[in-house]
Amino acid sequence: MITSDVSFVHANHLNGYPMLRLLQRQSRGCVYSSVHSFNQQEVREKLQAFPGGSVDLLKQESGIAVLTINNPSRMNAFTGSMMVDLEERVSQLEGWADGKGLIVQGAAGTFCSGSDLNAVRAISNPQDGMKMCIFMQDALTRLLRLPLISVALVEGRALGGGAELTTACDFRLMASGSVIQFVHKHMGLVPGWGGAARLVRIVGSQDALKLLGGALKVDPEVGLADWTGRWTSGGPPDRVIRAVKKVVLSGRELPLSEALRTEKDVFGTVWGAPANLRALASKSKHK
Ligand SMILES: CCC(=O)SCCNC(=O)CCNC(=O)[C@H](O)C(C)(C)COP(=O)(O)OP(=O)(O)OC[C@H]1O[C@@H](n2cnc3c(N)ncnc32)[C@H](O)[C@@H]1OP(=O)(O)O
Repeated sequence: MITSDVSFVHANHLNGYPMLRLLQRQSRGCVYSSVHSFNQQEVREKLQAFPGGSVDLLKQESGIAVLTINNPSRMNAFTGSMMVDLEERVSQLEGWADGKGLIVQGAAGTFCSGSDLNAVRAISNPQDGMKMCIFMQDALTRLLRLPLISVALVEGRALGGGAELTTACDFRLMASGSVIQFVHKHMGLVPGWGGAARLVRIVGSQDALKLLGGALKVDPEVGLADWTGRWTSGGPPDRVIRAVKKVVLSGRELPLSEALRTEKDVFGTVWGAPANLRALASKSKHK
């Protein structure tokens, strides 16, 4: 049995609107580029000192890409080089004009057991920890802002940073027997990859407090994981899918007045466009 939740948009022809330009600026490039003393290239080099595993990207002709966290001998824990891989794969997806969906999964039947504890031990000083944290926040924020509907396909365990990774997707689909657990408390930590901020937005502050404060296993029946919609069925045009993501993103991240303007601008790009005209001509019923 699989339970889940999901959401998505974008279009090249959306350029020219101030709010859209803001969202586009937000969705590309380093989120923390203006933070004093954060040098992404320097952090990348430091992270590469902890090699092993990979993050693999398969872009399919269907417009659905599959991102695989691949380090089975450590339950798909994130080594330093995998963090760098992740950021590079996100960059590739940002530049993928034909995409509409993304599946994030782990290799070999489990999702991800968080940071590689060997690397964590080696960089346990606050300065390096902070740099790693900023690097991963940036990569995961950009993952969430991709103009694609993304789904974390959770089999096995999603622990610590692995649980945080699931919150950087629009939906979480949990296979029977799978576990999402923010085990940070047990490690004397709080989430640092943006997982707490995203969790609050997904399940609300009370449930987020329960999940983080109690390191509870996520109940697939409650909030974080819910049933996937029919977003892949019916072959919606890429442009429409990407437009849906755009209005959801602006609704979530912009003040209401700006979100309303963005919604109007995006609406203007799909109204009377080929998919809209085809639908009008087909006289379809929405039963
Ligand atoms: C951002 C903050 C964070 O993410 S902090 C990290 C949070 N994650 C953890 O603490 C996970 C720690 N690992 C575990 O609890 C267990 O290994 C889990 C994942 C439950 C699997 O248990 P079990 O099925 O018994 O397998 P096992 O323990 O023998 O593990 C297999 C091999 O994988 C390794 N492994 C697992 N997780 C990590 C990790 N996060 N970092 C580095 N290595 C990890 C284990 O050490 C084990 O390796 P080995 O076979 O002993 O060489």
